Amino acid sequence: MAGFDNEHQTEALPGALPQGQNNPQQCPYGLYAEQLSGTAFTAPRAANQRTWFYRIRPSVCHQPFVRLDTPRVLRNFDVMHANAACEATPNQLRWSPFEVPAADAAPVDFVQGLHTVAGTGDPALRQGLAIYVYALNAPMRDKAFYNADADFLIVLQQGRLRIQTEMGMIQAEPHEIVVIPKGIRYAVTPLDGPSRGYILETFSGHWELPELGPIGANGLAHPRDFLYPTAHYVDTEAPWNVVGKFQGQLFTTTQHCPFDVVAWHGNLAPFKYDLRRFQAINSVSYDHPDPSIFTVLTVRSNTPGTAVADFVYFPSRWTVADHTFRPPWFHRNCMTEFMGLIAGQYDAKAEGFLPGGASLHSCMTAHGPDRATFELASTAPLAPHYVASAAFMFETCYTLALSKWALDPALPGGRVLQRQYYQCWSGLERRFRPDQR
Ligand SMILES: O=C(O)Cc1cc(O)ccc1O
Ligand SMILES: [Fe+2]
Repeated sequence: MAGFDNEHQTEALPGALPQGQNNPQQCPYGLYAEQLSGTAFTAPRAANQRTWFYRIRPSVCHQPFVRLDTPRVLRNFDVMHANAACEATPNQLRWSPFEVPAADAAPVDFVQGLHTVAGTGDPALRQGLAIYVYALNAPMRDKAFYNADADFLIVLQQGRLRIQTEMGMIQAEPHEIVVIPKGIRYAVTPLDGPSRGYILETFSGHWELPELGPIGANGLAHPRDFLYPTAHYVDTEAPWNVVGKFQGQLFTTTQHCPFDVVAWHGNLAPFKYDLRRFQAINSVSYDHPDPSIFTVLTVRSNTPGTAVADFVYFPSRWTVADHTFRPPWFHRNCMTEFMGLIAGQYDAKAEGFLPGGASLHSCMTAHGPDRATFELASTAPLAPHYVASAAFMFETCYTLALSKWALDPALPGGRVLQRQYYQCWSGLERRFRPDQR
């Protein structure tokens, strides 16, 4: 079903969705009604999110949760504590492609394959965010996951995923993103073997389309390109594990299969978006505009115009600006910029920023075009040029702490930190000629 934030309704059996009311005394087919609230009951109507499920058994039927040991998922982002699992660094950071377990290696599923890269704040206080990479080679077997802390925005980089959710099936491929709001249960199956991607977890708010201002009524990501699943249920008595993320920790329980929703209606649901549908707006005259022109989705903070997180996509596009240094400029930002590459090349980096890798330029950390890019772009003929790119940025008003896993090249699976990254700028020579304008 299409349409960002629409009121969707869907049933897998005819008449399963009650008409005219949410909780009839007896639901059709002997189903149970259950509401999932994604915002406070009294949130303003424009922001209010909830969905009504009609399911074989209510979610409340489950064994007590037991805590799981999860060394790769950080519980907090404290950098001051003596045994802190995080570190602060103002250095420019870049990672080569994150390791993916081989097809014939020990099975690693989506939950086991989550690695915290960076984060800040506290999910209990609903402030902050976390960035993960996932790297997996196996399906979740009779196991579902939900996150009580935050929404997940998943950027697929390698391998298609089938995501079975309470609302139905989502199949997604690289160049697509999937957003799974807080609380919704889902199971991830890789369709092409070993798979990798990035996740942004936002402890506050929900993702919204950005304002368009003078761009007008159309442009950037179009609401109708956001796709939602239709009801799809499994009728089985087999026991399932449900793993929940709660206050930064993982817990597991046993219960009936959570994918027993025969019908649902509401505006709180997972969705996917194909980034190749993004309509880029850019300079057709001169100068390189701010990258906010590429915002796909945003989570607002309480400060107007300042995002908790923007998801920014740098698409394939023509660059045509006249008498202009066309790549991104040298920059220091009060916001923090985490970038990843889905495919192709990024126009600020001639080498070293690779698909499946990442970079982090924190608050006020200087960054910009590397030496090779600067030299090339300073003298390149300014004919229209096609940039084949699929890069993205998680941009946040927060300053992030780095997990030890992300910073320590000696840790298993962590051999990707590029210790020499800073040298990509060290050859930028003095060009100052006071006698020559
Ligand atoms: O590469 C980056 O750091 C992101 C970025 C892109 C851009 O087009 C302008 C500024 C900017 O920080
Ligand atoms: Fe930047």
